[in-house]
Amino acid sequence: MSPDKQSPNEPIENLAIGTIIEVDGTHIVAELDSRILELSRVFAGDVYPIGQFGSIVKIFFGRRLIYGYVSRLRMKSEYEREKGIVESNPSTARIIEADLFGEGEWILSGETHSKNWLLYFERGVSNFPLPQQIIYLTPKSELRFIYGQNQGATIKIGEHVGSGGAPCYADMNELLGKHTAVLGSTGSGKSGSVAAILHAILERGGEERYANWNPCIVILDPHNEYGAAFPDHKRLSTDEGTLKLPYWLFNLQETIDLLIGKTEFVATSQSNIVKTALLNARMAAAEGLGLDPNSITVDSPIPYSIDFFIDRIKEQRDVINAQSKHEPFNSVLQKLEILQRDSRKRFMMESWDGGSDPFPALISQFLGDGKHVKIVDLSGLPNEVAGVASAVIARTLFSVKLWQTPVERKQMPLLLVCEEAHRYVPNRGEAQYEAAQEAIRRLAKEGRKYGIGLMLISQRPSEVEATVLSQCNSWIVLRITNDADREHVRSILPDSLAGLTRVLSGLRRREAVFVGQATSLPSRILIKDLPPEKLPRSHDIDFDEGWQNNPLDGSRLEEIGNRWRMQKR
Ligand SMILES: Nc1ncnc2c1ncn2[C@@H]1O[C@H](COP(=O)(O)OP(=O)(O)OP(=O)(O)O)[C@@H](O)[C@H]1O
Repeated sequence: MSPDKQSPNEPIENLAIGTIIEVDGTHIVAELDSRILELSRVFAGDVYPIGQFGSIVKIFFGRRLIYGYVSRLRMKSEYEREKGIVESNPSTARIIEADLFGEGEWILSGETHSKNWLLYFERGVSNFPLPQQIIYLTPKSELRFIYGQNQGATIKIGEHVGSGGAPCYADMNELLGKHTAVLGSTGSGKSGSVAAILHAILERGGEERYANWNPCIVILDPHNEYGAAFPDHKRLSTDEGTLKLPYWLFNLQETIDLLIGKTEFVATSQSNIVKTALLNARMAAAEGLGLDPNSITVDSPIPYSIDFFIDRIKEQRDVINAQSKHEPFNSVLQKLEILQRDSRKRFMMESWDGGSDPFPALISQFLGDGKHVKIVDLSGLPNEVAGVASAVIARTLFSVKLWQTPVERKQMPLLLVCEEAHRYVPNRGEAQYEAAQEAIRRLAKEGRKYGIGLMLISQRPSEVEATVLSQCNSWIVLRITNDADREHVRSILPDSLAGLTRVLSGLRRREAVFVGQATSLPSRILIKDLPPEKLPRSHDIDFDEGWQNNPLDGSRLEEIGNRWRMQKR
């Protein structure tokens, strides 16, 4: 803004929309100007909706400006009834309510010939307006100072609703380093929002000053949808044999989850059997690989052969004379045999051949190869192993970070995107997800120290473990129609922001409430509109289009049956 233009400290008549009638702490109530017929105003070529929840209004207080979020627009008669006041005329009067959140002051700064008006904005309110003062819409030129600008490590993820298109920037270090939750009912635009964030991160590499830009992002994708959005990704899938998660990578708890489960009453004695055999197998294999067996624990990722492990179990069994006490050993052996025969689990049960050490290649599949986005397609995994597989992945990534030096950690921060988080970290204990729960819980609690950030996505926030959700420091909450989920979101947000959840059921697709440390202000935003080629694959099947095709013939149905039978896509 140049100094020869009107001083921004002067009120602009065209932006006045109402008069304050009540001030209650930071909450103000104003009567909307009765001449306003259309609930929008055009100013300097931009359209500003009047009374949109989350939009920003201002009040002049001498040279200071006081800003508030619109929290409600309703009929004055309703407000008067609520207050027990006799209704005044005319009955068409409307009330606009707002919560004050910050103050600002325009300062002319710079050298004599190039002076510019700059708005110095601060959060918090120390001056309070009075009844009879006028409230004004806030123009876009001012909002950019309030919402923050594209400075430092920020990425543009959309625009602020009701702001004439003011861009919404997110602080990348806060968003990724201190965990973020993306929540919303099905179809509200969660995966589209995640894709918009990830594209914004990747596109940074196109900027001149980021010529060497190497983001490291791993997506756990239970529905195989993200591949379509990121053509240059590395796909890790069991169907294609590109995901390697061998049994020997599992720690004791994960091995027990796989072999025993939680329901069997003999679980404790079986756990001890597995523990002893596992430690022996790992120590012997370590010796073969030239590693010091005395430094090995039962959890160390040392490859061992299944036959050798089986022999260690038999060894323990055979020193016991009483046949009646062989049952827990036989039970573990039977489970192993079943696992080896199950074609859906074959990808994790391929025995180590005792040759070279496969461990470096396993780490490298997630972190090496130069691809910025690694997508782990979990869609082909049976439910009972999806949990343990994601646990192993999360723990492997965390362990690598844990064992990096501080310099290495700074050199390669990592983002783990966890879709359908309610499956991996459910609020209630589910045996098959216990290991995943433990791994993601640890990542949520300690990940930031080691340079590993979490992005948790869920359509059922009330079913995600509350302690994990509350470890997130930023939340992007899209439309939520379910009462229990909305209530849950309200309970995890700071008290001062709980009011924002009131709008959640009415948000449009892509519209979200963005709160937390990654945003300069809690705001209502519209996530960037992505072209189809940048969107995750939609699962919306078009019935109208589909039923215009010829039906699948018998041989195609037979083929489908075969795929099912052979467990091969
Ligand atoms: N940022 C976006 N840009 C353009 N279109 C979008 C965007 N986000 C969502 N959409 C549209 O909305 C549809 C549903 O969005 P999306 O699949 O992201 O919802 P979701 O909340 O992840 O649903 P679900 O929980 O069922 O996976 C998408 O198929 C796409 O057409």
